[in-house]
Amino acid sequence: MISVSNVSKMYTLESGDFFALKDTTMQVRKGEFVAIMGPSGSGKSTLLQLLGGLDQPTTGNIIVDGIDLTKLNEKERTLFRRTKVGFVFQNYQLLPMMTVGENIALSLTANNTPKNEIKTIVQKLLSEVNLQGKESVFPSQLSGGQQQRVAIARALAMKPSLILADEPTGNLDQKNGEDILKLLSRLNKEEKITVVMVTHDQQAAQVADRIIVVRDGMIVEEGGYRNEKVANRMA
Ligand SMILES: Nc1ncnc2c1ncn2[C@@H]1O[C@H](COP(=O)(O)OP(=O)(O)OP(=O)(O)O)[C@@H](O)[C@H]1O
Repeated sequence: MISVSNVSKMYTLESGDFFALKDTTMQVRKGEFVAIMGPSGSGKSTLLQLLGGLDQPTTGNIIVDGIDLTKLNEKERTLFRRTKVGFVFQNYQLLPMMTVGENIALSLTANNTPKNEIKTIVQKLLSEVNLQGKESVFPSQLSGGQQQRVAIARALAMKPSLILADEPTGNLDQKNGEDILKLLSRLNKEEKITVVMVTHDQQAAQVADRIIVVRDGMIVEEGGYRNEKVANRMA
């Protein structure tokens, strides 16, 4: 599903060149749920952004669902992001001036899906995330947990084969965080969507099949949660 080969990401700073990722190689199998952990600033979000085509690596190759992201032009990358990947962020990133229904429909509208079809899809997605009847309210009228469920519904609109989630439970209390993890887990198990999730939370990482630990721009450990060595290095 995902193949990252010798990927580096360099930023040019006043103080000199800085490598946020250094010669990173990793694979994610189709249908897998992978958690990416590691200290603040280690390169986790950078890696996720590269996987989703939000940014480009300085060197190396990234293949997602058979598509070499490093070979795409700007327009093709936009299409890739819209159709292949569902993004979920810590701060939900819903558009405040749009209703819940309009937020969920964003990529469908951009893809010229007929209006009546959009309506049906939005209803189905709202019921999938247990927010029936909330179509016409604005994000600010919802709780954080509900907003994150809207964000997940939006991520699912184009039936992506991959969900990339960056600290999806980071702004939520225990109960709401657990609900989001259950939802992601169900989408992974039942709808076979591959999930890659950055998290600081050891409990959140337990829903994953495998944990990748990043430190100083390098992958230092890979393994299942029950791999004690990995579990001890996740903080
Ligand atoms: N656009 C940028 N320009 C310069 N440096 C950047 C840029 N984006 C990220 N960095 C640097 O790259 C490093 C990795 O950042 P990244 O956001 O990937 O870390 P992270 O592991 O996700 O951290 P956190 O857990 O705090 O979100 C950091 O040192 C950061 O300051």
